[in-house]
Amino acid sequence: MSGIEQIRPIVWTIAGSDSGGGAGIQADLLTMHDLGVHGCSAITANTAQNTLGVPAINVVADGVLQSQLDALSADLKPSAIKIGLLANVAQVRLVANFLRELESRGEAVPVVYDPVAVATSGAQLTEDSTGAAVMNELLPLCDLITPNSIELAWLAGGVADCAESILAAARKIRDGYKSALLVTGGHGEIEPGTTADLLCTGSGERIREHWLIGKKIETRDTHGTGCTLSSAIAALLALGYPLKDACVVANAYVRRGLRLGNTGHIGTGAGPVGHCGWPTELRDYPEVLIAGSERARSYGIFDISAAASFAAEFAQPDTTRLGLYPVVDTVEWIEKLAEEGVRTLQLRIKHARDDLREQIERAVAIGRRYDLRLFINDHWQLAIECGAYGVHLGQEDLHTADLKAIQAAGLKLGISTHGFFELLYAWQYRPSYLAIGAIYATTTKDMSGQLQGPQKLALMAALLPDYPLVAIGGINLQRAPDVTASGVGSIAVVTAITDAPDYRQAVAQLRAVIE
Ligand SMILES: Cc1ncc(COP(=O)(O)OP(=O)(O)O)c(N)n1
Ligand SMILES: Cc1nc(C(=O)O)sc1CCOP(=O)(O)O
Ligand SMILES: [Mg+2]
Repeated sequence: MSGIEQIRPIVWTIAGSDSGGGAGIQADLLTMHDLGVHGCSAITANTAQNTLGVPAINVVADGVLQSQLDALSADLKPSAIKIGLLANVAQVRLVANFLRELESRGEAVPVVYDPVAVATSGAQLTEDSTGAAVMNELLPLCDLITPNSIELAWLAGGVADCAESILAAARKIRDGYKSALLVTGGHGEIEPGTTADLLCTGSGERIREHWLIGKKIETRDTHGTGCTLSSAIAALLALGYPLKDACVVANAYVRRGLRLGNTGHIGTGAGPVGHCGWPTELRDYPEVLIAGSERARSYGIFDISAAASFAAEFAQPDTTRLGLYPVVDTVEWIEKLAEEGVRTLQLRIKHARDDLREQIERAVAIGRRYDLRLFINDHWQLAIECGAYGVHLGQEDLHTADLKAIQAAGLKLGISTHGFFELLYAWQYRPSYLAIGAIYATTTKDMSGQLQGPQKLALMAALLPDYPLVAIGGINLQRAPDVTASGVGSIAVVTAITDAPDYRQAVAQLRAVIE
């Protein structure tokens, strides 16, 4: 399975050329091609470079840079822009002006800026004075910046050499600018044998900080990792991936390139990172650190109240293929569907009445009678008290529910996810199943902005081939074959059953496709 789409969106890279073919424009175009977008380039400097170092940075004249941007904008409208090396203040201003013009014409697109100040080889690539211009003129126009810890310190001032100082420097930048940050950690180890990138979104009270952790990959061939990461993110944004999803998939793309690149024969120094196609294996994806986990202590985000209710490794269901999984809002539906032979069911009561406990008790009793895998949505305390088979929780619920209590009571736990980031986040809890949605538009609930489609579903399902996975959202009999082809062992539906003219027939037909 590849991540390549049918139509190739256009992505620009405004960056330096690396004569050695390992970083800069060359790495960007390889990455963009690999991920299924068409890359265009505007060159800021012709660096004389090989795997050993950077003997010269031949900055192009302002007019040369401007003419490339003008030619592109006349014909090749971008869906996203990646900015890399800007060699001096004039270039920063020129690019900032250009982005402002795009904005004023209503043509703004996501902008990812990799502040290339220092090459992996240690070479200084940009004039010192550009830092202030970047902060004042460019950052306000960027959606994401991807500094390494050295570049972070260069932008924020001070040092950024441990978890706490990286967090502090990132917060300083976040407080002043709308741009999100992905601080890459390939240069240092907070925990021995690991690398950790810090992803910061939101600001002030609503700042969200996530460490993305991976096992360190022992290789000398790391040249171009920063360029590859930022251009992969731009490519994924152009393909419609939300920012956090783009960041974790791009992280995996780079890690796959480091693992499989095998470029040691290229040059005598640090060879280029590989460009090895869509990351299909979970081992290349980062672990998303949970603030309630013990490990979070080393990374400066440990939250004692989250730790009080955090738990991982929930009881597994008797099968990884949960089959047809109707989600219904009354006990009567539970009974009718159990009579039709459905084994996995969810009671999802959104408008609780005074008799909520009684309803859950009745549903649990029916569950016992028919040997159902009956999940209770949201109401985890009552589910525990009534001895339900399991609980289904959304991502937000993970911060409020007492997961320790759910686990101690032996209940199964299903967790909702919407995209790659949430899938990796929920995976840290090792729940009984992971639900992926919304696959298609649905009238049951507002899922706009969170639609996955069957192709992305298949890419996510491929990461966890032997795990209980459930697809949900807008699935009906016509769509069910495309959904099952993704490899998930279960399909959850509401209206395909509750609004069907003949629910018995709907159950039989859906089961025939799914089970
Ligand atoms: C199987 C399954 N998947 C996803 C959901 C959605 O759960 P959640 O995100 O908690 O949203 P609400 O259902 O509470 O609106 C689900 N219920 N079941
Ligand atoms: C309850 C729910 N959760 C979703 C998610 O993506 O988390 S989609 C959804 C609605 C599913 O209803 P229908 O089968 O009628 O489309
Ligand atoms: Mg819920």
